[in-house]
Amino acid sequence: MLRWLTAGESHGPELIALLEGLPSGVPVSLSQIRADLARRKLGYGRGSRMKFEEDELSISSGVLQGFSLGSPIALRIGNTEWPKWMEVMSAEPAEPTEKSRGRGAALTRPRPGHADLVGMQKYDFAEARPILERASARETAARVALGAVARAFLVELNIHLVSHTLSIGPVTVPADAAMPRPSDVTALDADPLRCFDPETSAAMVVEVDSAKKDGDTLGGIVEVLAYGLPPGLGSHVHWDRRLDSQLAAALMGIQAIKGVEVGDGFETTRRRGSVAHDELHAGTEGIQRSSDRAGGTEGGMSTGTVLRVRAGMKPIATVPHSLPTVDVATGEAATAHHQRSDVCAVPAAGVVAEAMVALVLVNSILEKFGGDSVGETRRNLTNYLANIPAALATRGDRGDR
Ligand SMILES: Cc1cc2nc3c(=O)[nH]c(=O)nc-3n(C[C@H](O)[C@H](O)[C@H](O)COP(=O)(O)O)c2cc1C
Ligand SMILES: C=C(O[C@@H]1CC(C(=O)O)=C[C@@H](OP(=O)(O)O)[C@H]1O)C(=O)O
Repeated sequence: MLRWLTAGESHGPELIALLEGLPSGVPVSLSQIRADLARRKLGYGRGSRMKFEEDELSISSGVLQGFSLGSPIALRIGNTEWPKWMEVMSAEPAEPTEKSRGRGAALTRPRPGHADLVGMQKYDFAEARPILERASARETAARVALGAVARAFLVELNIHLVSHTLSIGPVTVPADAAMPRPSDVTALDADPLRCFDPETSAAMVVEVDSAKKDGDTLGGIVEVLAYGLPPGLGSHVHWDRRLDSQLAAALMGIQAIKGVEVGDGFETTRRRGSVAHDELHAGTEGIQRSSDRAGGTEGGMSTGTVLRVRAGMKPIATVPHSLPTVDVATGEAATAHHQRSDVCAVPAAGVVAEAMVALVLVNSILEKFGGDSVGETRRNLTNYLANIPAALATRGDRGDR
């Protein structure tokens, strides 16, 4: 079983991420995690903080000479903005200084759509700072760091993930557009919206510019693809063992994600049964599916075809053209607090979604194949595949061209 936890506040000294249960022998490097942290900052429409804040990554435990030990992996991501926040975010009671007084002013005008108001009710705070600090998606940097380690394990098993943007607000990739493959990741990361369709990407840039000009924000949809999965991850036998339910929970657990689809998802509900499923045909290399509408799971188990999951993100709640709210200090009508914000963080959410999918898949693989070293897991996986009777064997898609 793989377990993971993150800690840290948005303007605190650092984020901490812990990963327990990863086998030994997985190549783990600072540069590979840093590369994923940099990908998370990408995306047209991100706010100014992405430009000046650095992710100061270090590995505190669980990795020796570039390989995992099998012991807990502890990662630290320092916030370079910390010196500006030292007094406001001090763990010890600290007197406000002239400099920190403005920055630490009570936030009593909760933002509709953010965690501010209900968090204050629940945790008994008179202002929003103690809530927004942890509700902030700054925390997703820690998840992406963990996801980078999880992905390194998947690569050792020849499993490759790809994430991309399907829509920004109303601008959507056409239904018949090509699906990106692992070799397309570099091109995707170079696109301003991490969109695989150049024409749609250009229209998305226009949409972001328009929202920004109007003092508004945008959401959208991202998709994560996993190539090279074996059939049989997850299980039909109990709701919480289903791979699709675990993926849905992991994606819903990302800040601002409001919907998840597996495969064609809601579109499938509008089809008749005769054209909704993936027919099985006898092929030269085993049973083949005629299509991949299901998105790589049937009965809560991976089918061995490409896994395809989508996550829908609501528009950023900190709307520059501030929304009406109530000042909880006075009870008077007010506009929500706003200093700066992303106009659109959908491309970044795609990278976070990829990390969450990686963590779920590693957990499912370890549940099915076990292994204290990556070599042992690989042997168990190979043995399982070799022992599927020829009459039941299917052909997967490893994403090779
Ligand atoms: C990568 C990423 C960046 C985000 N950036 C912002 C932001 O700049 N401002 C903001 O108000 N919300 C931002 N959010 C969304 C908030 O974190 C989210 O709206 C808040 O937690 C409430 O959403 P919830 O109801 O889904 O929890 C971002 C989310 C993600 C995933
Ligand atoms: C810091 C990150 O995202 C932040 C997520 C976020 C929110 O409310 O979720 C609000 C913004 O922070 P601030 O209010 O300080 O400008 C984003 O910049 C990050 O992704 O690294």
